Amino acid sequence: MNICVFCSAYSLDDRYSAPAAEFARLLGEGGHTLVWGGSNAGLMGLLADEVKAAGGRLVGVMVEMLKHKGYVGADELVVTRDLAERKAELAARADAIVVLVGGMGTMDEVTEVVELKKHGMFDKPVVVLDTEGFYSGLRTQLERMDAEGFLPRPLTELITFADTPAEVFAQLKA
Ligand SMILES: CC(C)=CCNc1ncnc2c1ncn2[C@@H]1O[C@H](COP(=O)(O)O)[C@@H](O)[C@H]1O
Repeated sequence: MNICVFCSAYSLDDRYSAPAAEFARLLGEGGHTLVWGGSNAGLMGLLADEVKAAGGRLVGVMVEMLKHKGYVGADELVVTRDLAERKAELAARADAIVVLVGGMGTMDEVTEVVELKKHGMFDKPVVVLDTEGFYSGLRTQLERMDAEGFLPRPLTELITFADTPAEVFAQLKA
């Protein structure tokens, strides 16, 4: 399975990095491919290191301007002209999207894929690994949208939440 991961480009403490590393190990040991931003920065780099160490494949999708900061050792590196093309390429190559803890870049990416799903233009699973309840605020907001008629499809068809890395794979049945 090609699993596209959105996550922080910052190095984070153990509360966040340990579950991310565990998720990466399960991905690699499961013989899956990590499709990600192709960077060695922060959690993105840690994820790639752990996937590779566990025997998984790495496909990085980078923008031209950040190419020089790319992860060394990816099995495949795709270079796009701009961020919009990059997001489209990440989605196109994914059999599923997994969202780990992250900031505005991660929010931008997950919002786009959920919006595409809303309009029926993307139909792959989107699973959020809700480490330490990091996404409880987002979840509350989305559930309110769902309950009060802001979504055309049930929320669970658009995005789901998992508490542990193992639960992410159980949801993906991967
Ligand atoms: C020094 C520098 C500009 C490094 C950043 N290098 C990056 N290379 C590739 N993808 C990135 C980078 N920064 C952010 N992203 C994208 O935005 C997300 C992380 O942004 P954030 O830390 O959540 O907000 C990632 O899922 C990734 O796809």
